[in-house]
Amino acid sequence: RWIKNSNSGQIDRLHGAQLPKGSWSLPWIGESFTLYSQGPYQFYSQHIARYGRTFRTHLMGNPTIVTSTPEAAKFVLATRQKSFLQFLPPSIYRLLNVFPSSEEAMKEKALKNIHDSLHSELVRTKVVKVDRIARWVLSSWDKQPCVVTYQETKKFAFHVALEAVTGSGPSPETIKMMDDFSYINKGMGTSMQFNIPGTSYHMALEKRQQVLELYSSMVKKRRSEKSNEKCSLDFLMKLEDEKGEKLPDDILQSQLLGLTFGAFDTSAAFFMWLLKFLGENPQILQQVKAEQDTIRMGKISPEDPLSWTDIQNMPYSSAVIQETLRLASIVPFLTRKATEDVNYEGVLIPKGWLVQVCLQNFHVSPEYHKDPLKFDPSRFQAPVKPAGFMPFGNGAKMCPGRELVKIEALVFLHYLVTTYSWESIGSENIINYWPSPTIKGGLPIKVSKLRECLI
Ligand code: HEM
Repeated sequence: RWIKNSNSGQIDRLHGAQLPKGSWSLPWIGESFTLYSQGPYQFYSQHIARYGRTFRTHLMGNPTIVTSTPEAAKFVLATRQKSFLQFLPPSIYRLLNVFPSSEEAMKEKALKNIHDSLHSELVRTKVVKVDRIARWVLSSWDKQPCVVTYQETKKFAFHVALEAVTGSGPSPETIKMMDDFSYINKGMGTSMQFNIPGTSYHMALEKRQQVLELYSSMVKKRRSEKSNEKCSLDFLMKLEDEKGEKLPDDILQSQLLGLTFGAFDTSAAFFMWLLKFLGENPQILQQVKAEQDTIRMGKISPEDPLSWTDIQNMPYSSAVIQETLRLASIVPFLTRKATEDVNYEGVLIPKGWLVQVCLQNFHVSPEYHKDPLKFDPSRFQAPVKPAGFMPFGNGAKMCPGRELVKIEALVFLHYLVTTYSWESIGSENIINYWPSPTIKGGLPIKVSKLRECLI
């Protein structure tokens, strides 16, 4: 196949690059439904076994190259990131409505401000707030005959996200907002994304409107108050275009929605897996508890909150968190669209095609991790960090919330293991993959209280 080499401007065979092996399946639909119904791990593993680590298929109405090595991931997400644009299916784009396509320059600026607002220096100042939210959520657990873990981790993740994004603390309105958000997540996770009354997708679009109204009142409130603590909204409100115009309110609100969405379901799923893996590995749980008990016993008063210094003194718990991120692979794959023909080590990625980078498949591959399905935090204690570990992506779009989410996980873990012991009740082994991988039934547990003092 002769194609134009966009770099040299000459006609050549893009250095002999060729399309990889693969299958197209049905026209237009391609293999989207198979991916959806099987879940990414099974779908990609089967294809990799058949065609190798790079193959072609047809997903979301687009011809697609799928690749699943850390080297290819770095190439697509970082080294050649300018040749690949982030891709969201139109139905998801409509729900998040991240930015009108006419406002490309403003979009870049807004994204930069969002990254700045979650910078590690700033995020470290939020430990006390995260601490308060963790205690608030966990304090009701012993009063519940059955704690549905995923429901509770959603409450925690949502309220930390909202605090970081808008500076708003928990209230009856934020609980309602969280419920509305759950419908948006559900609409995002359905395979039938058509705006037909009665469908989850239609409901999600309706709830989106209600959520935007709540953001509108949060924006008004934030404008009227003078706070020394900075949240993402403050950074977005500062933004001006070249004519000195501020971001219009409707765009501002949808930015807040997109940001909260990115933070909410991913983190809630992650904390649920943390509990699952610890529950299944009592010896590892004991080591975490010993580390966290030492920190609690070092406090002058048993009610004292955690500090940034405490967070830095949790090396074993941090390794547990890394291992959870590896094994759970909360974001199993990332999708991009090629803006030009690209040759990646002899594989042709034609302009306009999608590229899907499967992070999960190298996270759990024996080629990159010894005994990959074993939950073993010690691999993150070794001086040489494991290769093939990118839970937050790579390159310029690497998750800006990664520092915050690690702090959240450590604070949550601290109060969990120092306050309760727990046993799983009737946990299922079926995984719901969309929008984030979680256990069907939400991992119900029964807790026993070890000590007072959550609030
Ligand atoms: C366990 C929890 C989380 C995981 C696994 C996760 C994972 C990711 C990944 C893989 C990306 C890269 C997307 C891409 O390259 O296309 C990303 C982007 C992003 N994440 Fe997270 N994330 C988590 C939590 C959070 C939190 C707590 C926040 C905010 C408070 C956040 C905000 C964002 C934003 C704004 C982006 C887009 C960055 C950009 O486009 O430049 N995430 N996340």
